Parts: sequence; C-alpha cells; structure tokens
Amino acid sequence: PRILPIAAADEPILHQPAHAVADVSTPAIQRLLDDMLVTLQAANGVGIAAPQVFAPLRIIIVASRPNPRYPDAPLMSPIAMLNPEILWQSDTTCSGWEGCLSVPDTRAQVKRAERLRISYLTRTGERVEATYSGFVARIIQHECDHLDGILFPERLE
Ligand SMILES: O=C(O)C[C@@H](Cc1ccccc1)[C@H](O)SCc1ccccc1
Ligand SMILES: [Zn+2]
Repeated sequence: PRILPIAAADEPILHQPAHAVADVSTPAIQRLLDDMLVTLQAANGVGIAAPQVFAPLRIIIVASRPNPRYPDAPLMSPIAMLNPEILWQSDTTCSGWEGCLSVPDTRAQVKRAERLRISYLTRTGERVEATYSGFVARIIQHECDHLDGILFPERLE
C-alpha cells in the first residue's frame, strides 16, 4: 500500500458526486482501500473519502480515535464503508469542531445530526446496517458529504 496525494479544496473532483462501486471484490478496489487507510493514518485523520484521493467512488473509511478536540472520542478499528447510505438521521443535532484533510488550516463548528442509521457494504461484500451517535456519527456525515461533493464550509450556518 502507498500514501496517496490528497486533493485540495479547489479540485473539481471534490465538488461532484462520486459513483457507486459495482464490484467490491476487484483487486483495484481492495488496493484502493489499503491505500486510503495508510493515507488516512499518515495524515492523522479520523476519516477519509475516496474523492479526496482522486477516486470518484462511494467509499469512506471511518477511524475515530481520541484527539485534543474530542478527548472522549471512541478508539475504533478503522471501518471501510462501500456504497454507504444514511437510512435515518435524528432531528436532534449538535454542533462540533470539524477539520478536513482537503481544507488545511481550517476548523469550524458544524451542526450535524446527533444519531444516524447507515447501511453499507463491507470490503468483503456483506451488507451491514448500524447505528452511530456523537463524534463517529459526525465523521460519517462529513465523509458522506464528500461523496456528494460537499465540503464542511458549505455546512456552516
Ligand atoms: O477530511 C476528512 O474527511 C477527514 C477529517 C475528518 C473529520 C470529520 C469530522 C470532524 C473532524 C474531522 C480529518 O480527520 S481532519 C483531522 C482531524 C482529526 C481529529 C479531529 C479533528 C480533525
Ligand atoms: Zn473532509
């Protein structure tokens, strides 16, 4: 696996919708997942979306860990979510700090749904549904926005 270049905010790919993955089992997709993970780790991120590494595909990796702004964030093994679909979002929202690997040196408070239910394919092709809340739900919403060409500054009130 190799560290991939990360698209900056002015790159068109970050402002257009990504395409569903047709076959998760191909070597190219499996390699992309490995490359996204090492890229995320090298950048000290807690999430990454395929368009950020110039791949217009509906793939995100969620990797919450405690950090200075979220000291009580859960430490989790990175989860690759392919073709994620948010099935439900709570009306309850909360505001919290966000940053973005594609928008360096920028932090802002963003309002997000506190809880959500998501359906996605794992890297082995199983369909999974799960409920998340708090910081992990925030990361998921941030990453799913990337798949629709939305960057967090567009979410500011
Ligand atoms: O650019 C990205 O998508 C990754 C962001 C994910 C993120 C989502 C929501 C809230 C904060 C970050 C990067 O992880 S930015 C680096 C970072 C890490 C921990 C806390 C804040 C920012
Ligand atoms: Zn981002």
